[in-house]
Amino acid sequence: MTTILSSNLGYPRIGKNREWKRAIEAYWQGDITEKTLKEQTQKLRLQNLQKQKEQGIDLIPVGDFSLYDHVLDTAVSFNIIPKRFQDHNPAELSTYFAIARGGEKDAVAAEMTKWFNTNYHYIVPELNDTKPKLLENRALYYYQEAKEELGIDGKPVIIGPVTFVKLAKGYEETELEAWVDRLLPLYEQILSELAEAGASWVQIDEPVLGTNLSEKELKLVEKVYQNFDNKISGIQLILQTYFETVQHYQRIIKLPVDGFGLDFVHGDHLSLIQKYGFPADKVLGAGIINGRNVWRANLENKFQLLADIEEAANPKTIIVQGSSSLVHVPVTKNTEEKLDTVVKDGLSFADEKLTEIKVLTTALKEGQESVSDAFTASVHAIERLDQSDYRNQTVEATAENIKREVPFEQRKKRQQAHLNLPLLPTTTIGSLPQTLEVKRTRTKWRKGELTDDQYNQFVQSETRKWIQIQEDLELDVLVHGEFERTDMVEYFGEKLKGFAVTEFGWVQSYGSRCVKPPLLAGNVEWEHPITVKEIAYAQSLTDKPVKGMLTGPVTILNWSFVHEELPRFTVQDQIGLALEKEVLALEDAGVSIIQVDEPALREGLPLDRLKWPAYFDAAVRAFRLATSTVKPETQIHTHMCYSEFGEIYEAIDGLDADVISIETSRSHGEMVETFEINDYKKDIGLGVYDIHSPRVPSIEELEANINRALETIDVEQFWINPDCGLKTRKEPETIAALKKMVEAAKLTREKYISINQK
Ligand SMILES: CN1c2c(nc(N)[nH]c2=O)NC[C@@H]1CNc1ccc(C(=O)N[C@@H](CCC(=O)N[C@@H](CCC(=O)N[C@@H](CCC(=O)O)C(=O)O)C(=O)O)C(=O)O)cc1
Ligand SMILES: N[C@@H](CCS)C(=O)O
Ligand SMILES: [Zn+2]
Repeated sequence: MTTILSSNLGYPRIGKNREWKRAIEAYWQGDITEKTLKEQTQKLRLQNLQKQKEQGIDLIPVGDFSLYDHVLDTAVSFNIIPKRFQDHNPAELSTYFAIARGGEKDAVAAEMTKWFNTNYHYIVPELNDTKPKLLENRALYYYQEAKEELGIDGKPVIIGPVTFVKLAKGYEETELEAWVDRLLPLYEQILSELAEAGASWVQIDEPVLGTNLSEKELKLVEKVYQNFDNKISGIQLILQTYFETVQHYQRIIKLPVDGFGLDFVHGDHLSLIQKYGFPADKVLGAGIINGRNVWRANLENKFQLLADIEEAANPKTIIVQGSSSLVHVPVTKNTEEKLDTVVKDGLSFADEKLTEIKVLTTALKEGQESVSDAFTASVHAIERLDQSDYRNQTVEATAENIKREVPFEQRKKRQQAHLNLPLLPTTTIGSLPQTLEVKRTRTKWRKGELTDDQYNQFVQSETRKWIQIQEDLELDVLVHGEFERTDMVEYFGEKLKGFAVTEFGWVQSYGSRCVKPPLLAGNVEWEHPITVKEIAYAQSLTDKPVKGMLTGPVTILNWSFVHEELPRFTVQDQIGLALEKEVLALEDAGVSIIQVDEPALREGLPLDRLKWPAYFDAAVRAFRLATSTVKPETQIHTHMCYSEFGEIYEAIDGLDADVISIETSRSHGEMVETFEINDYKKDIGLGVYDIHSPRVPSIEELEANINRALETIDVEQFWINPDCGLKTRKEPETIAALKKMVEAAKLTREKYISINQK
């Protein structure tokens, strides 16, 4: 007889009112002490555990909590501290935060990048020059805390050694095994201490198993888990994967662990089980509730899927669980009071997902009839949404591939004749500091304490102030500052038909920063101009060009919660077509530079490379739908951040944007090579300083970054800009940094002009 259990793989850290963020930021500001920070965050952590206990979840995760990022936690607990912080005490919280956010003098923050194909960012461990040792057994600490404080026999969650080293940098590919070997004794110690403390289960996350591992890497995985099997006893080790189908299923299920957690939402594991079976003596973690999306599950379909899985696998234990950690979804929909009921009824955030898991577990144990009301309610909610206005069938669904009529070389000349920009033009990426005043004013307006007119006047006054600042700084291409936007995707979700937005649907994006992804419930339509008023106002204040600023279709799609019944590429085309209307409206209003941001293009790439061509085709098509029908004189910019550009080079070229600005500074010039190798011809701005850190860069540092890029990229092609938008920065540091950037640009410009004159 199969044992049936329920489990959760990870719970959101931030709290339903973002208490976590507020505590951490208050500590950074010096408003609360470390002791208070720890007390406040412990309270939240325990509340989260208690909630899961009350929901009746059998295997409650512990150690999924973090004060910034769980990859950084793992690195620091292994004494993997970047060289520039090695004179700091690794046990101190200030060291931990300095690695994440930048320290004093030259201690630049560690690189931050995407956690697989999600909008969660992790801090990249730097292995070089480190001597790993176990400074702290975090998993044990959190296990004991849950046991002592709440009587919860938690399931510690740790990042597996192969995933950890693969996500790190600072070593050659040939050293992967040596690094894993170096860490194995530390893992053994963590696991033995957990076993000794009485932990029954441990979840060891190896999401890299969903990527295309080489034969050598696979052998390494086999060696690692064989090693744990030889050395560790007394705990049940569940090897957990997510976000994609396990690539070498037949070999993976032979690993000597106690169970496998598989993603049945983003991976086709049922077919694999039906084809190759599942080991009878193992536990199967069936990830069937989507941990990456907020739409309510059709419980009848999920139950059928579970029944099919159980029948095909016939495991000794089946665990009903989410497809991944719930850190990617907001806490609860209960606090949403303004949502259309048909949408609200169709939603399921983290707490509601735990209920779905519990209902399905009960159904499996006691039969579907025991929970028939919950099943029927879920099916009806989905039907109601399907029949609603959101699914207006008259919206144009797909479109032909299109491209700009005039080739880049000619466009460049025509644009330059019109724009008359200097060599090495300077610009910024779009957003300017969202001060407390900006956020508070918006919140007041949302609460009805300010009229639309008062709010608009405030936004205009910020724009006015910053147009003047940009002119004083002598930047060449100005921006309006995005003061009217909470977020680059949420804002378009508020304005385009087909979307709904939440009041409290926050999700952690990086560190204490959160985003509120809009809900994409149906077909997307453009109803009226979205950005024209603000951009045209900014342009009316200056003779310099002001860039129109839009978020691209791929990014809007990737950073929204798209209903699973909608065909993603079709909706992406619809967004492209809607944005085309906005682009043309801007052009009509006299805007001659339009930036269409695509920071999520790289992140959205499927983990399985075989799926890349279809993804690229669709991404390029949607971007071109939005941008190809402008006049040749109109300059199209795009911007990307957090990307490994080598991998997406062809798509970048395919977008055919006249100018691309990309993030490069945290990766210290590694990205420049991509454009060198590929002999990229269009204009490009490689970010010359890191905007995620409050540090103001020195002129020398900026010049070094510019010169490094100019070794590779023609000076006629190069733009000078920061890495990304400046909304998270404070005003004085922003002005100081931009001043240095413009000075560095001028110095470089003079150098090139004098060389040319000789
Ligand atoms: C480029 N990036 C983006 C990603 N994803 C997106 N969807 N958007 C992006 O821009 N992914 C990759 C990167 C990640 N980058 C960031 C950068 C910055 C943030 C961020 O700053 N988030 C804010 C949330 C901002 C927001 O919407 N705030 C509300 C304010 C509501 C409020 O709390 N009001 C308070 C006063 C202000 C306060 O106390 O803070 C009140 O009235 O009491 C708004 O502006 O209306 C964050 O703070 O986390 C995220 C991702
Ligand atoms: N225009 C946006 C892009 C962020 S990726 C900004 O400046 O915030
Ligand atoms: Zn960016």
